Amino acid sequence: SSGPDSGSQVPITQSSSDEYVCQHPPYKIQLVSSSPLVIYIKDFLTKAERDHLREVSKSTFRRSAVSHNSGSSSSHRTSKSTYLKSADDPIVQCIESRALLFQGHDVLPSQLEPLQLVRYTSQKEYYRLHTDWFDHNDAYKLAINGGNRISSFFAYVYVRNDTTGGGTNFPLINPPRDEKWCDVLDCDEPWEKGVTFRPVEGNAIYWENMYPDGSGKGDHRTVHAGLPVTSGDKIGMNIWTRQVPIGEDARAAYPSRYK
Ligand SMILES: O=C(O)CCC(=O)C(=O)O
Ligand SMILES: [Fe+2]
Repeated sequence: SSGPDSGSQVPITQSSSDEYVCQHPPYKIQLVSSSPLVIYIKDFLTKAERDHLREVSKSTFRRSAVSHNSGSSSSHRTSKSTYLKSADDPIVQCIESRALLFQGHDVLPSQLEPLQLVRYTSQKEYYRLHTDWFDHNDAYKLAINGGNRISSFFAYVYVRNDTTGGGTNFPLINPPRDEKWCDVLDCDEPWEKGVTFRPVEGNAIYWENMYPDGSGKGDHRTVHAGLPVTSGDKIGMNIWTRQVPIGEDARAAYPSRYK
């Protein structure tokens, strides 16, 4: 039997204070559009997580590839990007699990692509109008890679405080009209331009890329652009979920920091 001063018990008060525990912040969600489904998420990434993502990614950014032209850069997307390695990184794993939990019970960890950070530091850096889902002409990507991208999160990881521009524009989504939205939307944009989210650190946009009818067709109304950063520095993060698990070969083909 062991009393209070026996050495055989592990005192619970002695766990080391620098041990990391994954805790999801109490983020808040607001519906932007029900069709297509677009949800705004406030405080999706904590300050500590954002600092960590910047720390592990610095000096790993490379000129971004575009999906329909994989491996090469183009004037369509002039930003720089990098993939995050999750294997030995409990903070990256914590963010991945948050993205999975957000989507309910039917999404497997193997459906997530490695998290991608994208960086814009000058007005020559932008990502023109595109959809995150692949066109069916892009049979190669669909076949090797776990199918299409059913959903997207775009989270703002870092927005230097002198940043102007750099919003995320969805021209085919009707903006909500209540001016309470003006803290996160650019309410100066004309209504015909759709919704422009201002880059606000820690917040995220979530949307579904496919029509919900099970046809597996990409929804064109999800077209969007990363607007030029007219001054400052912006780092965002893409979290993309595929239709089915990504095969090991396809996963191994993700560039740079994933390996
Ligand atoms: O930079 C943005 O605001 C959006 C970026 C984007 O849409 C993407 O990387 O797919
Ligand atoms: Fe995108």
